[in-house]
Amino acid sequence: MAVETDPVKIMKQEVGKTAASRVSSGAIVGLGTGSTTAYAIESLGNRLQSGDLKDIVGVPTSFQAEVLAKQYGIPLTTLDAIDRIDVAIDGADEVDPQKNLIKGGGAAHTREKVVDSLAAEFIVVVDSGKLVDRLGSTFLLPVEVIPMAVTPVMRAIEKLGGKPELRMGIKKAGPVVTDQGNLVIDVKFEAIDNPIELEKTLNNLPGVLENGLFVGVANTILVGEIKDGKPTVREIA
Ligand SMILES: O=C[C@H](O)[C@H](O)[C@H](O)COP(=O)(O)O
Repeated sequence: MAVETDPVKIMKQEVGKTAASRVSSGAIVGLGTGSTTAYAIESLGNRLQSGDLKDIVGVPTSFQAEVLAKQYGIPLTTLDAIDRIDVAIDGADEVDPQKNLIKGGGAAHTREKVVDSLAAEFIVVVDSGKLVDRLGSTFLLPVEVIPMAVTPVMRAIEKLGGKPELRMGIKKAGPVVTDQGNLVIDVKFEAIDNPIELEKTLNNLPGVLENGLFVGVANTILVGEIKDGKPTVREIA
């Protein structure tokens, strides 16, 4: 594992390693997406290689997770071939005190919600900067939409009081395209007072595939922190 010097990366690395240390041999593991989960996938690979862990199989939540799993020697499977997921490890963009989440900063929230919701235990890995009192206070809410429905969905979101913007690519001309070939609308809501209702309302708009609110899905939040200059991991169970 590379030696990190950036404090945020150190927190992500510690929390990723801690989550990976909780996986047992024989487990079917949901492999999340993003920079924090990438450390967990790397650590799972290291444990497999050292013989500390045996016979795990991963269910990737994105093309990124699939590529990383292959790079670190984690065998993969699909939801068609299994009847359970023992544990999923995934990041988040915001976590509120009720363990509700905003996800989708990497446009992977649709597959993530499928995999994370199926897991017997869903472990969220975040650095302390992701903890918020109220969802939507620091991060726009991602909504995956099929391309032909972008304009009506944006109008409908405005009627709900949101300010939508189409997510554009970086180092790619035009919009971000998801692993499913869809587009992402990022929405600023002044306040998300009732995440469970908003999650349902958005998903009821014709053309919306999934939004990034994860309500009541997370079991355990592992928070990477720096205390007295040292990285530590705090658990919110
Ligand atoms: O679509 C991406 C995912 O929901 C990520 O898990 C989330 O954006 C957190 O990513 P990171 O660990 O890179 O902050």
